[in-house]
Amino acid sequence: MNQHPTLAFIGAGNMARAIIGGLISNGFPAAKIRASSPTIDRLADLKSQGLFVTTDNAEAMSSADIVVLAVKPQMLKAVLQPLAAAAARNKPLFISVAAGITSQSINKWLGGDQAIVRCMPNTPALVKMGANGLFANASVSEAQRSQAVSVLSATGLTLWVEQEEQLHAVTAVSGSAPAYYFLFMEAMIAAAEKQGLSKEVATQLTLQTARGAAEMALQSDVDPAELRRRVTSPKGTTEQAILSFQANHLDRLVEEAMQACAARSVSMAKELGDD
Ligand SMILES: NC(=O)C1=CN([C@@H]2O[C@H](COP(=O)(O)OP(=O)(O)OC[C@H]3O[C@@H](n4cnc5c(N)ncnc54)[C@H](OP(=O)(O)O)[C@@H]3O)[C@@H](O)[C@H]2O)C=CC1
Ligand SMILES: O=C(O)[C@@H]1CCC=N1
Repeated sequence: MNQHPTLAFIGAGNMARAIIGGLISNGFPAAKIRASSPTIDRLADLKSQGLFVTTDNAEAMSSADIVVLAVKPQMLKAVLQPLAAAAARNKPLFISVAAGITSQSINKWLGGDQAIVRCMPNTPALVKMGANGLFANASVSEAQRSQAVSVLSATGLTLWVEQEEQLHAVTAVSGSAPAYYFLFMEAMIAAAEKQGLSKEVATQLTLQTARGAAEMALQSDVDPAELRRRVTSPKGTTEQAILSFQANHLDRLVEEAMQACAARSVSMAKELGDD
């Protein structure tokens, strides 16, 4: 990025902080980032990193090039409606990371005719290992699409989807998915402790193995199934673990979990949206 746009984060919680952290560690100037949320004390650490912070959402977004909407989906309508006049004046690019809520609802709450990119990010953005799925509404220009990619790719992989509905699946496979891996790590650490390892050794080996498997799969020219077969010696140890997972229908468990996740994204859009 040669010329950095001015970014305003409306909402400065877990997801906003992960994106902000990724951007700053990638060289994005803190002075070009603003953040707003209702409690000034909770913004002190961002201020000490050089961000402009405020409790006034309209002040945060005034003359910003990009406004990142990072409040809970339940809050979005109440947060956006008072910003409609400023949106009509400034015409920034809005990037919403809110799960479920459609660009149509967001556009309506902002008074209409707004350029909106919906992004489903995930918290590994903090360590520049995020995975972002993006969808742009019809008002987003080519230059704004490039601007969105340029900002978000500083936090990790950034891919467009053709249809907005596909963001439900993106939420299931990447937005929510760090939690699945953390849950799996928790279970592995607990099981290794039961087998006699200390918590520290169990944790270090679990995390390094997760990192190694992901890095190897990323660098490999064969798919994860083949990499699994290469670990699994006939009549060896791995085979017993894999047979146990299969007997307990791991694939069905994963499919059901991801369906439940995507279904919640659909139902949140209906409950909280204005389509
Ligand atoms: N967490 C994740 O892994 C992911 C989250 N998302 C999406 O990101 C969004 C934020 O989630 P997350 O960061 O987890 O939630 P958090 O609760 O951590 O953050 C929400 C932020 O919004 C602030 N806020 C509350 N009310 C207002 C208001 N009226 N005006 C401005 N800011 C306000 C909160 O301030 P305060 O704390 O002071 O109340 C807080 O800083 C959600 O829409 C979620 O769907 C998307 C992908 C992944
Ligand atoms: O759990 C949630 O609703 C948010 C959206 C994706 C990840 N966290």
